[in-house]
Parts: sequence; structure tokens; C-alpha cells
Amino acid sequence: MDQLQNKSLQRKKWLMYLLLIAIFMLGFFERFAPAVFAADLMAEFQTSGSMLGTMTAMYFVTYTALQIPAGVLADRVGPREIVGIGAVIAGLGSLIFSFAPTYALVSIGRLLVGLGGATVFIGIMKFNAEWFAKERYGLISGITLLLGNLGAALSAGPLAVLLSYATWRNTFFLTGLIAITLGILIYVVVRNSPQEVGFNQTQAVSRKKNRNRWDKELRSVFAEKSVWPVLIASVGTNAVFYAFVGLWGVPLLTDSFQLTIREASLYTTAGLVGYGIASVVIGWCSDKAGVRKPFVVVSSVLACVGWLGLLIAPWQSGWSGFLLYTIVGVSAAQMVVSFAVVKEAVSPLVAGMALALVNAGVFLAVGGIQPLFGLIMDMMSDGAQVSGVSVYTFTHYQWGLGMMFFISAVGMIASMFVKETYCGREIEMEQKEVNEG
Ligand SMILES: NCCCC[C@H](N)C(=O)NCC(=O)O
Repeated sequence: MDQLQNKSLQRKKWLMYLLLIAIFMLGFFERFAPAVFAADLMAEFQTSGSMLGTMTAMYFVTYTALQIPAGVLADRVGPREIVGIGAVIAGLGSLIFSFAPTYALVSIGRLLVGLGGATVFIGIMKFNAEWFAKERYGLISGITLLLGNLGAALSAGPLAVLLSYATWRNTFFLTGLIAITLGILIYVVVRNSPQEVGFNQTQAVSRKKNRNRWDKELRSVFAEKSVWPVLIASVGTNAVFYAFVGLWGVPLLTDSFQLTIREASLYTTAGLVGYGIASVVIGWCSDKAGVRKPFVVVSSVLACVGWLGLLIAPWQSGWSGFLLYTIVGVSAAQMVVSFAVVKEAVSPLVAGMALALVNAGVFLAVGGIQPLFGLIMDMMSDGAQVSGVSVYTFTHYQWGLGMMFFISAVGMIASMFVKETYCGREIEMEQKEVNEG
């Protein structure tokens, strides 16, 4: 390939990546935006908090349930089709949400947003695997997760400001239109691999050559021993962190140290910022070093240190609290290397399924850890309530933190069993040996 061709290929690749990342960020925005509208939604539909929770949870349930099918489709059909169509479905869901006159219809809208959105992350990770050099997979995965989380951050602060000018209906109407437009553009512009635009310099194996049955392949991914330690290690770092910042991280500080919600959110923000920055740094460092496992193990150890610190160290609100929240956030960036390991441990033909399995596992774990944390605190509390709301002290939270430490310790043990994939070079060497032999 001459220099001119290479330049044109690079331009096309980044344009396609930009379109995909735009819909990924929009998806993250939609995922968390209902939190900002909670009061408006409850008032408009005359719902209780639990009904509102059920409606917003529809997104997560659908999203999680569809991860594996999305992985199968990413491998068998391709990112262009699944993300393009998924974005249009999510956009239609968002439009229905914005017009819905009833609770039932607003819930259907939310469900469609989850259904369409479920294809996006796995689609991008598959696209990255096909289009970017394997030596850069860690870095590009880190950048992808960082940008997605930026979409989540936009749904918190800036959306709250925007709400003084626009209603939730206008906001979802606009995001719906943007999602549909992006979906169409993705379908038209994105190509699944460089071969599709006439270049033949990728490590990807053409889907056309794959005549295996998808269910057999999926079973082979579930049976792949090297995937499970990665998943357990990721639960011990990433799932515990998400479960904490998503629910218990703020009340722990307001109940134990009498901080305001605004002050307490600064600590979870510190964790998220640490997570975002560390995602890019760990991906880059792992690519540069040419190894994955040491980064997985060190992150798991860091998670244990962070949770143990929150559990037994004499920390307070202030720098010590910020430090511990940041440590558990930084450790969660292990996910970037975890995704790279599973992608490299399996054949490129089933990379989407393997990535989906780990992502779905982490989502499921977050959904389990959050109520378990509350349940443990309820079991340990004397049932004291103020205006019908349970009152917890730091001692109650310590039981929940103990569970977090336990999960991270199990993850750390699992991390020792993670396979070293040498950034994909191992598979390449094995394939070379097979070809030569
Ligand atoms: N509830 C959040 C789980 C996060 C899992 C994983 N770290 C992630 O960010 N996945 C990206 C996605 O949007 O699926």
C-alpha cells in the first residue's frame, strides 16, 4: 500500500470511528439522563419512586440480556449493520419516550432505547478489533471507554444546566433525532473491515469464510477456560466500582460524615475521573509493554487495597476519602485490559461473543451487588428509620464494604489465572506455526 492509499484508509477509519463513538456517547448520555429528570417524570406520570425505578431499569435489563445476542450478531453480521440498525431503534425509542402520554408508553420507549443501545458497545469493540492494529487495541479500548464515560458525565452536570432551558421531552426528542441520523450515517459510511474498502492489511478473518454454526461457536466461547478468570477479575474491580459509584458511594458519605449530596458526589466524580484517565493510561502502557497479565494482576491488587482501606483504614471526608475513592476508580480501569485479553484469547471470528460475555457478566454483577450491599446493611441494622427511610451508620456501611473487599479478593485470586496473550502476538505465532507445520 502506498502512502496516499494509507492516508486515505486512515482518514476513513477515523471518520467511521467518530460516527461510532458519537452514538456510543449518546447512548451513555441516555443511560443516565433519567436520573436528572427523575422528579419531572414522577410528577408527569404520577408514579412512585419504585415505578420510576422499574421504568429506568428496563434499559439495563434489556441491555444486559441482549449483550450475548449482540456479540453473536457482531461476529456474524458485522458492526456496520448492527450498530446502524441499533442506533435507529434506540432513536425511535427515544422519540416514543419524548411523546409518550402514558407510563406504559414511556416504558416501551425506554425499553427500545436499551434494545437498540445494546448493540453499540460490542459493535465498536468488534470494529476496533478489525480496523486497529492489535498492538493498539488496549489504547483504543481505553479511549473508547473514556469517551463513553464522558457521555455519562455530560448527562449529569451539563444536562442539569440545560434543563433550565429545555424540557425532558425536548431533550429526548432531540437525542432521538440525533440517534436516527447517526444510525443512517453509520449504515452508509461504516465498513466492517479494511477488506471491504479494498485493503487487505488487517489481522481480521473475513466473515464470509466462516461457515461454522453460530450456536456451536457460542458454546465454544462459554467453554473457553481463559475467559472466566478475566470475567471474575473484572467483577472484582469494575463491577464493584460501578455498583458503588452508581448507588452507595454518595449515601455512605452523607450518612457517615454529614456531607451534602453535592459534596459527596465530588468523591464519586474523583473515582470516575481516575477510572477514565487510568483507562487510557493502562491501555497504552499494556500495548507498549507487549503484555497484559501484569496489568490485570496489579489492578486487582489495587482494588483490594482500595476496598480494604475503605473498610478498615481511619479515613475521613477530605483527602483520605478522595484518595480511596480514586484508588478503587483507577483499579476499575482493568476492564480495558480485560477486554483486550478476551479478544486476544479467542479466534477473531468469535471475538464479539467473548467481549459480550465479559461485558454482560459485569453488568449482571453490578445488578446483583447493588441490592446485596443494601440487604447486608438491612440485616445488620436495628431497623431504625426517619420518615420511613432507613438510617445507616458507618458501621452498617462497613458490612457492605466488607462484601466489596471479599469480591475484590476473589477477583485478585482469579487474576493470577488470567492467560498472558502478549497483545495478540501469541495467537499470531500459533497461527504461523500451524501454517508452517
Ligand atoms: N453498569 C455498568 C457496567 C459497565 C461495564 C463495562 N465496564 C462497560 O463500561 N461497558 C460498556 C457498555 O456500555 O456496555
